[in-house]
Amino acid sequence: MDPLTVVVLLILLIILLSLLFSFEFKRYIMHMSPKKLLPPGPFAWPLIGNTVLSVSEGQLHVALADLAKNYGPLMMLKFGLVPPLMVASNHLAASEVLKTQDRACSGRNVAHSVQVPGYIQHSMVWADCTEHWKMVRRIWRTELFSTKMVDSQTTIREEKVRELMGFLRSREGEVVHLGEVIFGCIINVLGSIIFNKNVYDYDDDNKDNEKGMKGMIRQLMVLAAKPNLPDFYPVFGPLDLQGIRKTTLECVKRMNESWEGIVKERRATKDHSRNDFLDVLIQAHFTDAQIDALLLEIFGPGSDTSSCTIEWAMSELIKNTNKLLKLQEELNRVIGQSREVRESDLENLPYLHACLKETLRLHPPVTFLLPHRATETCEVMNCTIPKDSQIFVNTYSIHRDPEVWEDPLEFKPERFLNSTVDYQGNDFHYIPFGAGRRICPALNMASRATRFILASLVHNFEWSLPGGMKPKELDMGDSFVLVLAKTVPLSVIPRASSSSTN
Ligand code: HEM
Repeated sequence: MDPLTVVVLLILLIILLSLLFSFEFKRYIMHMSPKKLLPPGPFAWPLIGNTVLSVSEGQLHVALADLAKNYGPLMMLKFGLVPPLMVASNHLAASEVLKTQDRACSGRNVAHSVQVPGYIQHSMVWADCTEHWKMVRRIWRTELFSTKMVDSQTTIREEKVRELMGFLRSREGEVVHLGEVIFGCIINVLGSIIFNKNVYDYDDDNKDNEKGMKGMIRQLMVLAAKPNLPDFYPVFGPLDLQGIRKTTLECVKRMNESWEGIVKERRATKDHSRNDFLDVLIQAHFTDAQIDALLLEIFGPGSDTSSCTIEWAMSELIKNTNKLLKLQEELNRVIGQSREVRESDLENLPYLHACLKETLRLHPPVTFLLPHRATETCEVMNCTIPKDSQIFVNTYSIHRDPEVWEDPLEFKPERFLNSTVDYQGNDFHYIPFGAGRRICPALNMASRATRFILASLVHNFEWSLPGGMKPKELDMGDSFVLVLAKTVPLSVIPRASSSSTN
């Protein structure tokens, strides 16, 4: 045989082998046997899979929702050489993943960037549902966010919201980036619950740079959202070619250093009279590494989710002036003009609650939930989910499903008045906090804090847009960068309203 024929034959052999081992081939084989049907999905090329799909920056939620229109409520995609990604896009598929197969589908897919030594073995967010995960969830449930604990934190939230209102009054008539200062307020609430300290100073010129707590949390979020080669081709893991893991490691270290002194001092003085969360952890003999991981996982998932929800709610209300007037009317009726909102008012403000629910329906911040993983092969919607598949539950499609929601794209808080639909994880067409065993452990606190801040913003101020922009001109575009955020952050001008005291 001449050398050219050998080369051609070799190339043909390589192509044949890579096809044989490609997922398409496995999918084809599995389709032969009705018991082992894999979910449908776009054609996946050998080695690269569906990496060629065109997705505009920040628009993965829209691209997956569009694909689901062609391939159905449970579809399969393949990226690189890792197990496939399953996407559940309607309430039936969500109910099977999060209820029927909750146990098998509750593992976590751990991105390469978060596999930081010293952190990952103590993580709760990235752990499968192991004994360690159960122990930490129990601590969250009993010591942080039980109804009793959330009640006992009321004075903290009221004080931190007063500080935010004070800052906004000092900026009356000026342009404010609302999401940023709400973020500051939320991390101050968390800092006070954890170690009795503010971590954000509204007047500090360096508050937004990467040395401040807010800057560090943001940096971690941005790093976690970056597409990282080893997440598609694990063989490149040790090289860390994009440096994402190295930068994450540095950032985690800086975060730990920011509270290191506080932890050391508490351990040294043995004064646990403050009775905050740090005292509880020290008295329960948590090591420094365990405390670091826990605190990281309170500040990380707790800040952007809540601040971005309030930013969206304010944007929707400013855009839909009649809804804003209705909410102001409810607040004036229940609270009156002469005092501030109190947390105890929340139960008497059904329209406020409806506004929050409608915001979370249209703009669910944790759009795909945190990435689940099948810990064993299981069946969903009569299809096989192979062990180790990654699973996204696309709440963006589910919350906008025209088969379930009337006028799904409209902001209509009224749909939640006189309705039993709630976010506690029982209504699978409405799951902004997830459902099943991995449901958000801070749901009750987050629901209270977001409603309370929103009520205070609306009751204390009249809001206008800069440069004479009209409400209907407000940009409502969204981008998925770990949370579903506004593409153009909300800039507004506050003016103390007649109901605002001092
Ligand atoms: C509006 C605010 C919030 C929303 C919409 C939200 C939503 C969610 C969702 C959808 C999940 C993923 C569930 C799953 O993977 O199945 C989650 C998990 C989690 N959330 Fe929240 N969350 C919010 C606020 C918070 C806050 C304030 C904290 C902490 C202070 C927090 C801490 C966590 C943690 C630690 C997890 C991981 C739980 C686990 O893996 O077992 N969240 N959240």
